[in-house]
Amino acid sequence: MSVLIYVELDNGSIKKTSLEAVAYGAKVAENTGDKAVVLAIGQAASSELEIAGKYGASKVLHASDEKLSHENSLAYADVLAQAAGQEGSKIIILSKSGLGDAMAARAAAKLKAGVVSGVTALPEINGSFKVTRGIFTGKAFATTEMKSDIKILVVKKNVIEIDENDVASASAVIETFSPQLRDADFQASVVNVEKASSELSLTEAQVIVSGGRGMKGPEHWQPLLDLARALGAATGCSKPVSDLDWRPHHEHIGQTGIKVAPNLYIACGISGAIQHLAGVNGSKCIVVINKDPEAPFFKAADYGIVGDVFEILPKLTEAAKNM
Ligand SMILES: Cc1cc2nc3c(=O)[nH]c(=O)nc-3n(C[C@H](O)[C@H](O)[C@H](O)COP(=O)(O)OP(=O)(O)OC[C@H]3O[C@@H](n4cnc5c(N)ncnc54)[C@H](O)[C@@H]3O)c2cc1C
Repeated sequence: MSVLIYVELDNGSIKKTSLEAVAYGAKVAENTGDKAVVLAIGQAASSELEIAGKYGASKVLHASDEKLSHENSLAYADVLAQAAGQEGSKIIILSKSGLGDAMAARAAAKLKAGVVSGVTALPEINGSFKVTRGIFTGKAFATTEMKSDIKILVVKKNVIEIDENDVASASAVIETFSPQLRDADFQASVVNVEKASSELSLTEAQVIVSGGRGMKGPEHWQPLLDLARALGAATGCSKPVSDLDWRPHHEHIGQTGIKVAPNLYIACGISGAIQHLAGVNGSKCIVVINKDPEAPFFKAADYGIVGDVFEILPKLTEAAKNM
């Protein structure tokens, strides 16, 4: 039997969050004595898919039918269910995203499986099968016992530590997977995708530099952009900043915006309201720059700098350039 892991592709490469899901699935497979098998849907070169082997997968099933080129949660869930059937998979892993959640729910209905989303740790498997997930936008955890025969876990980012130096040199075997495609799944389908920007994607970024109302206005954003460029970081912002059109809406982070989980989140002139924190509490390290020592964000920070962003940012940029 195998633990089946679905990986999302971005321009033919496996997304970083999905590689984490592969590493997570491989650990689960190690604990259950199964193989870790990956499912990739869409166009990708074999050399890109083989990388899954470094993260513990022994095989990649590749469904590359032209009709599957654009994301389609109905068809993808169908393909996932068929792959699980072929592999006899009792545990299915996806990484948390809009697509991951949509596929998990649909595949669960098809397979009569139990599904838990927002998983934050490896499952406890000893007689029973228990998973921990974040609830109340990550402010608390719940432990859920899964009793269904087939279990689907949707795993949050940064749940598993991947040290790029530690990844094995193994590569996975690629197998073509040709599922039955149902016309009903393609009654509404994406024909073209235009990205909102060519910049780094916030959900995939390792480093994010983010600004709030403390940045004073769009004309003062350059010091933040300079630091982002020096660090190879994506840029984000608080809700009022995008509401005021200081920055584009796709940069809005928080409960009502994008939820991010970079290795490093640098908050510049953001107060740290609970709705903003809900979008960043998966970050590994949070650095806060704020002139008010009482700003709530400092309570959630790993490192805090009390000071004026316009004095601190150029210094950080200079230091980053000299790294
Ligand atoms: C239903 C609901 C949903 C929401 N969803 C979101 C969401 O998804 N994301 C989100 O961000 N917000 C959200 N909000 C808004 C949220 O409550 C806060 O109002 C918002 O996050 C505050 O944004 P801010 O920190 O940029 O601005 P402010 O609260 O105005 O804070 C600005 C900060 O900058 C500091 N500052 C000022 N000048 C400087 C300087 N020169 N140097 C250093 N620091 C300086 C100040 O001390 C202050 O802490 C939501 C609110 C509601 C009611």
